[in-house]
Amino acid sequence: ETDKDTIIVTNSHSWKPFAFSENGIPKGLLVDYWKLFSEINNTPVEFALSDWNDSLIAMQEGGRKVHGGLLYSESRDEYLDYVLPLFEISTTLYVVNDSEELKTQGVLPGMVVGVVRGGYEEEFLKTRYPLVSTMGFDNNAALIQAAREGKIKRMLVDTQVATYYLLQQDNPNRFVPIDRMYQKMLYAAVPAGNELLLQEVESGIKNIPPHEIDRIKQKWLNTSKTTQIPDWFWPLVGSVLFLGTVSYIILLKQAVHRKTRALKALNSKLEEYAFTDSLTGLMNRRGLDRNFASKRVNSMLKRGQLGVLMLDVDHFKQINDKYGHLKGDEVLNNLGRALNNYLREAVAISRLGGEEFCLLVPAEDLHDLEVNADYVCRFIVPQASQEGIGLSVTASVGALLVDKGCKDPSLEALLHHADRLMYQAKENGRNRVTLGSLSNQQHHRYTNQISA
Ligand SMILES: Nc1nc2c(ncn2[C@@H]2O[C@H](COP(=O)(O)OP(=O)(O)OP(=O)(O)O)[C@@H](O)[C@H]2O)c(=O)[nH]1
Repeated sequence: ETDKDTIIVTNSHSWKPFAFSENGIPKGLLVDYWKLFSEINNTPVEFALSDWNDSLIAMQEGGRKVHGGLLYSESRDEYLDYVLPLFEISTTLYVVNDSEELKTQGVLPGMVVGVVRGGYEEEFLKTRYPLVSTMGFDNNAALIQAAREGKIKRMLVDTQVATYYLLQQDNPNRFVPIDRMYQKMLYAAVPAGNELLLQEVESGIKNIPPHEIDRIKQKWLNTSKTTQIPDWFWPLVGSVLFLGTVSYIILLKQAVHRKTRALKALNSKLEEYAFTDSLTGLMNRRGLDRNFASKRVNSMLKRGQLGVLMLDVDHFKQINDKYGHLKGDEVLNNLGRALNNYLREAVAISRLGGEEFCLLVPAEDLHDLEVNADYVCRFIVPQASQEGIGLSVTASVGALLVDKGCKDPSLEALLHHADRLMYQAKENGRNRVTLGSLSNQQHHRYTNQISA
C-alpha cells in the first residue's frame, strides 16, 4: 500500500477527557480514537490541539483536516461536512454549592453562565436563552479554574469533562450538577466540500471494530473510578500484602521450628527406647553396641584394660516355674538395679536378653578383673536376691580380659568368648566365676575358677 498523506486532526487542548495536551503530548479519548483510526487504515495522523475556537477556525481554513469530535450546529454546518456520529455526550449546568444558588433550577434571564468560547454550550445558550449572559473562557481548564476561584457561580459544561476536571481538585463538591441541559452526538467533520476526504474518513471510521472503541471509552470515561482511588491506596495495599506475607512466613517458620524441636525430642526419646531394655532400664544389645564404639572403650581396648563380664542367672527357669514369670521379672529387675548401684566403675551394664547380662569393666590385669567378677558373684547377686523377693539366687560369670594385642577385638568375638567362659562356670557347678584372657596367641585361656 502506498503511503497516504497525513491527516491533521484538530480539537481542543483542554477538553479532558476527550482531547487535551499534557506537556505538549496529545492525550484523551478522541486522541486514542484517531490513533486507532490511523493504525487500522494505515493513514498517518497528526494532532493540532488548540483553544476550542481556534480548532474551528483551523477547519474553516480547509485542507486535509478532520475535526476530531464536535456537536452539530447550523452555524458550523456552513463550513463543515459531518462524517459519522462517534458517540453521545451530555452537557450539564453546574452551580456553586451554596444554598442560595441551589434554590433556582435551570437558567433565568439575567444570570451569568460560564462557557467555553466558541463551544456548542455558548451557541446553545445564546439561541435558546437569549436573555442569559455568557462569560466566555478560552478552554475548559480556564473555565473550571474561574469556577474554583469563585469568579463565576454557574457554568455549562460537558458532563464527562466537568467530572474529570472537578475530581482532580481538592474540593470536588464545590460545584454540583443541577440540570442536564442536553444530550447530543459527537461527530467527526471535514472541511465543507471535500468529498474525497469525507469518503475516506467515513470508510476509515467504519473499519474501526466496535470493541476497540468500547475499550477506549472504558479507559477514559470511567474517570471517577480511577480518580477516586487516592495515590496512597496501591502503595498501602502493597505494603499490607508485603507485611502480611512476611508475617505469615515468620509464623510459618516459627511453627516449623517448634515442630522440628518436638520431633527431635521425640526422635531422641525413640532412639533411647531403641537402645534400652524395657524390663530393667539397662542398655540392650543395641545400646551395648553403641557403648562399645565409644572412645573410652576404644582406649581401654588399646591399653589392654577392658574386661567383659558375662553373667547368667542360675536355674532361672526353675524360678519362673516355681514362682511365676512375674517373680522372674522381678528377680531380673532387682539384679539390674543392684548391678547399677554397686558396680559404679562399670563402663556399660546391659541385659542381652533372657537372664543374661553383659558388663564392660576396666581391668588393669587379670587379678583386677577377678576382684570385680568375684564382687559381682559374691556380693551383688546375693544382695539383689535379698533386697528383692527373698529368694536365694546365684549366677555364673564368665570374665574375659582383652589383651593388648588381641587379633579380633570385635564385640561379637568378645561376647562369644565371654559366653564360653560363662558356660564353663555353669559346667563346673554354677555360682562361680571363670576367668580368661584373649591374646593374639590363643583364644581364651582358662585361668581360674572361683566358687562363691
Ligand atoms: N521371667 C522372665 N523369664 C524369662 C525372660 N526371658 C527368658 N526367660 C526365661 O528364662 C529361662 C532360661 O532358662 P534356661 O536357658 O533353660 O536356663 P536356666 O534355667 O537359667 O538354667 P541355667 O542357665 O542352665 O542355669 C527360660 O525359662 C525363659 O523362659 C524374661 O524376660 N522374664
